Amino acid sequence: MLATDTSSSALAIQRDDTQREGGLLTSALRERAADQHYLKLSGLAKSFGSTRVFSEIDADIARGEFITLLGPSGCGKSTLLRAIAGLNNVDAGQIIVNGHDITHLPPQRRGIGMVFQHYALFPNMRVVDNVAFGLRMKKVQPEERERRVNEILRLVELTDHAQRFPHQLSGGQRQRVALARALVVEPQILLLDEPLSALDARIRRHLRDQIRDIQKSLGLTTLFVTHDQEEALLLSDRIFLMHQGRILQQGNAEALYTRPVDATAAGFMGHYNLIGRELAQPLLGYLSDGPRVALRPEALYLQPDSSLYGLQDSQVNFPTQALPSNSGPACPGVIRRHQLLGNIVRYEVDCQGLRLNIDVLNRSSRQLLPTHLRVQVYADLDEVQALADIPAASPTAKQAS
Ligand SMILES: Nc1ncnc2c1ncn2[C@@H]1O[C@H](COP(=O)(O)OP(=O)(O)OP(=O)(O)O)[C@@H](O)[C@H]1O
Repeated sequence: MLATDTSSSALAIQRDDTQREGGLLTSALRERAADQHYLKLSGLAKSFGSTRVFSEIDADIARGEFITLLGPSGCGKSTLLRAIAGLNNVDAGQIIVNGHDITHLPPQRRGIGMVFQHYALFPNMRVVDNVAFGLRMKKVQPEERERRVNEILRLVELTDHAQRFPHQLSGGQRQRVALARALVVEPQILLLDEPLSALDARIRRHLRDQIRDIQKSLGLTTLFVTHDQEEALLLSDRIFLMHQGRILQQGNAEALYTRPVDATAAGFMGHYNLIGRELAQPLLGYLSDGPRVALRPEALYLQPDSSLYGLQDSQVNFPTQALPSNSGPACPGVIRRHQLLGNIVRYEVDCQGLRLNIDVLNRSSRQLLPTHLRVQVYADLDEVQALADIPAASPTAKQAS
């Protein structure tokens, strides 16, 4: 009896433990699932009068994710960001943060920090007071306020400038004050509307890296607006490519760059060569399945046409690229011009009626191929993508895995 009692109580304890573990497990799983849908946008739409700015915006953003809204000027990026912040209302749809519907809350009750393209600092306040402003509004006690302001100024590396006025700061420093001001109130979500566009290239790169480091260290869910592809590719966990008020494609940098969903996405990302089916034949050696094919500039190869100059001018020593193992037939062409893009030289080549962009590593200025040079062009057949001609504004966003 005793033995039975002992074993049954042991069983009871065991079952209790299992239930507790099961409970912990389900709550952990539930938390993880909630983290995956931390910010949920569903069916958002907005018009100004008869101008539709965006519609059918659906997205799930995980806690701590860095999302970039990328797209051409006027596609609705800023208005969407402002709608999430509560600075614009929406005509339809819902904005859910961590399970709470914030669609109709006023901006100050959304727990969202925002940094704009123009710093919007108070000109008559020192840095320290600009940063402390939000905490004052929230009636945070002076000691706590001082501690948090100092901590955040250290994070944006502005401790030494705390007593300066905005006009005594550079553009990059002012933007860091704006960032500190948004961060000090510990927002649930950070929105950045082209915060780097007023800065010169060097400061821009530095602040870009700093923003990403801070965002990662705080695990802060962030939406960043830009129309700069390179910035989007470098910074983001995922990119939402917007076009005419819709999300045309969502995915990570690699997916957006190498697997555009249609000709519009390919035209915006990666400087693709978009070639009609018939015109592609001389380059590929076959007629493609889709009405168009897309080839990235680095998937095309250039070789000077040695039969034309080799024997006549022994001084000429043009470099040749190693061809890919699966290359198409040689297609004769003529170099029209080139652009120097840092490590890359982008040649524009006229190739039997096709205008092609071809990227070649910029090893040395001595290796530049001159304008009017006749060349042979090859395509890496493994990199050819057949594109369906989808209407420019497709009705739903396509997920690229
Ligand atoms: N308050 C407003 N009233 C009327 N139309 C507006 C208003 N705000 C924006 N728009 C229009 O909405 C469209 C989208 O503007 P939005 O600023 O969101 O685009 P964007 O993608 O951020 O562009 P950019 O990169 O140039 O800042 C534009 O056609 C713009 O003219």
